[in-house]
Amino acid sequence: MIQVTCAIIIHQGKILVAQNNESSDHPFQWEFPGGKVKSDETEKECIVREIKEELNLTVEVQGALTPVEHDYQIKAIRLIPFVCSLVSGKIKLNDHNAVKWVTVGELDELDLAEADKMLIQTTENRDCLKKYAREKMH
Ligand SMILES: Nc1nc2c([nH]c(=O)n2[C@H]2C[C@H](O)[C@@H](COP(=O)(O)OP(=O)(O)OP(=O)(O)O)O2)c(=O)[nH]1
Repeated sequence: MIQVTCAIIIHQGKILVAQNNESSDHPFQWEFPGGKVKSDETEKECIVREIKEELNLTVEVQGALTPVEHDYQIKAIRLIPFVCSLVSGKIKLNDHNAVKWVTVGELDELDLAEADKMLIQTTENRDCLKKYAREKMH
């Protein structure tokens, strides 16, 4: 099972989603940016590193949601989500086609990668996300 972290970056009540490029595992689908955990780092170190590498943003971890496991047949992943706030940086697309800021409700209309869909569909994660977007990071 591949351990993959992802960042749910919330800023002014909206969430950043990123569109995969054509040569990725899930071309043109949307995802929460992140990547595979290396053996010499913690999950939190991983997500901060990945967001810097992929988007040139410095983020701070505010909390964690409940991970999901998904078997894509060619690989199985455990997707480990962290809720993050923005610290600094101007977005540079080093890996993705595009990014956009959406509300929690708008996530349902996106063509998200399967694991990400599962992630936002559990009541627990959804309620937690809404709370962050509304109260803590507006
Ligand atoms: N980053 C990320 N990957 C996801 C998400 N959902 C999902 O199914 N995945 C899958 C896509 C990839 O198969 C895998 C993550 O690999 P990756 O290619 O993003 O990781 P990485 O940057 O560390 O990869 P690498 O090129 O260094 O090998 O997990 C998601 O929300 N974020």
